[in-house]
Amino acid sequence: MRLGGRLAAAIEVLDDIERRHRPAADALKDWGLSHRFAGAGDRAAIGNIVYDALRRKRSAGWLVGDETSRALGFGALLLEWDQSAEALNQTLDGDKFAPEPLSASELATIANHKLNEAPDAVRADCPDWCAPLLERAFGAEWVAEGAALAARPPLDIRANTLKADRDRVIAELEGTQAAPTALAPHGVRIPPIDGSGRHPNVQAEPAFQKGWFEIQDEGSQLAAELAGALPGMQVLDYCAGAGGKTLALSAAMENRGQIFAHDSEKSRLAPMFDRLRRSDNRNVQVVSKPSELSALTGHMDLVLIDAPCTGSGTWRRRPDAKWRLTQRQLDVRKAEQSAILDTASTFVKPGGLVVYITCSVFDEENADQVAAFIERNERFKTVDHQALWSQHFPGRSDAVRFGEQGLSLTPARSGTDGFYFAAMRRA
Ligand SMILES: C[S@@+](CC[C@H](N)C(=O)[O-])C[C@H]1O[C@@H](n2cnc3c(N)ncnc32)[C@H](O)[C@@H]1O
Repeated sequence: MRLGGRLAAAIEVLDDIERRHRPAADALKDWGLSHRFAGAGDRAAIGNIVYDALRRKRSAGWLVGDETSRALGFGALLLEWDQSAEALNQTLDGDKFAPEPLSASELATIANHKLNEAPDAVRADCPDWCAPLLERAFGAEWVAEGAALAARPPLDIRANTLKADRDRVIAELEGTQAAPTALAPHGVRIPPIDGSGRHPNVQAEPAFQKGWFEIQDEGSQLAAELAGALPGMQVLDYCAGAGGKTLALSAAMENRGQIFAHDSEKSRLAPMFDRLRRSDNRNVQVVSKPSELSALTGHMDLVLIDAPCTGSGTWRRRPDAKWRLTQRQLDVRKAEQSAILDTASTFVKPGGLVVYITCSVFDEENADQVAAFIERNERFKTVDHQALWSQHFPGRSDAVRFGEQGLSLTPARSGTDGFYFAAMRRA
């Protein structure tokens, strides 16, 4: 397929997402199934246009002067694919599968619309109702932070130190531009792709099958690192999901001590069993029933709460979630977070730590939750996060933002997904 056909397909998929309120991944998969002639390169290019259009929905629409799928598709190519409007029209000329080229009035709008003159929420590529949330979290930097959350993400990997090390993983991934991450000690980064390219399918690598590495954003690796799990500790990973953090904690503990991995949704824990086997993590016990946790009350050195959240810190990877999010969903997550903090913290022993993590950038889910928890539970005090950070990453306070209760990582500041981290010690 030429660019015109790929753009037309992307517009069709964007329409499907909008009309049927579908996740982007599902709509793309369906398109692929009903257009089997399209090759892997075509699918990657169509996926890139769709995801670029969703990440940059406001600015793409503003640039072309409309909010239709067509405007978003064209806008994405103009913003992210280094194409001028005139060059794009020339490329589409004579391609019978291409959408109608940009009209004279669209070309005039594009020529008149300078993105640096667009309203703030357009430059931040966020829904209007989220603008005050970002402004509260980032002050004068909120537009730049929003824009960074709308950029293409890298592919990050954590070398599994139980089986390999970072240099061996990088050597295995030769030819992929894999390089050490800036902060995470076992992290490997493959930079964001350009244009119609796609990241390598690293899960097809023999080294992945052998358990040498896991896919994990650098921010998630840093949060696990800062939690400070040590060999011999008793740890409860209370919202373990598929085990991204569990596996990192287990490697840090060198398989010594015990991790209890719990999640209220049994089905979310299911993929963990395969991951544990492949990675040779032998100190993890999966505990799906809440009743089986009661014996742990007051005995844990560390309780990790990787809380359910809006995921606003991962908008680069799941841009459709940005437009589906509602105030009501945020309120539901907030209620869940405070209930989980109260319950999970009962498992910490005196002198132990509860670590609260979200992949959200909103204060409402982060510092506010921690402040309210500490007010309700006077036995807990936050640790000195500046000291904790410089103990792990000396001289790199430029890469983090410290708040009164904890610290946060963002694409703009840290080059990672958005994460919040707060550690509280029980007296
Ligand atoms: C951010 S995800 C966890 C991701 C996982 N820790 C990782 O690193 O891959 C949050 C998890 O919290 C779980 N959860 C939601 N409410 C919960 C509750 N009340 N108790 C325990 N887990 C809960 C969700 O099912 C979800 O799997």
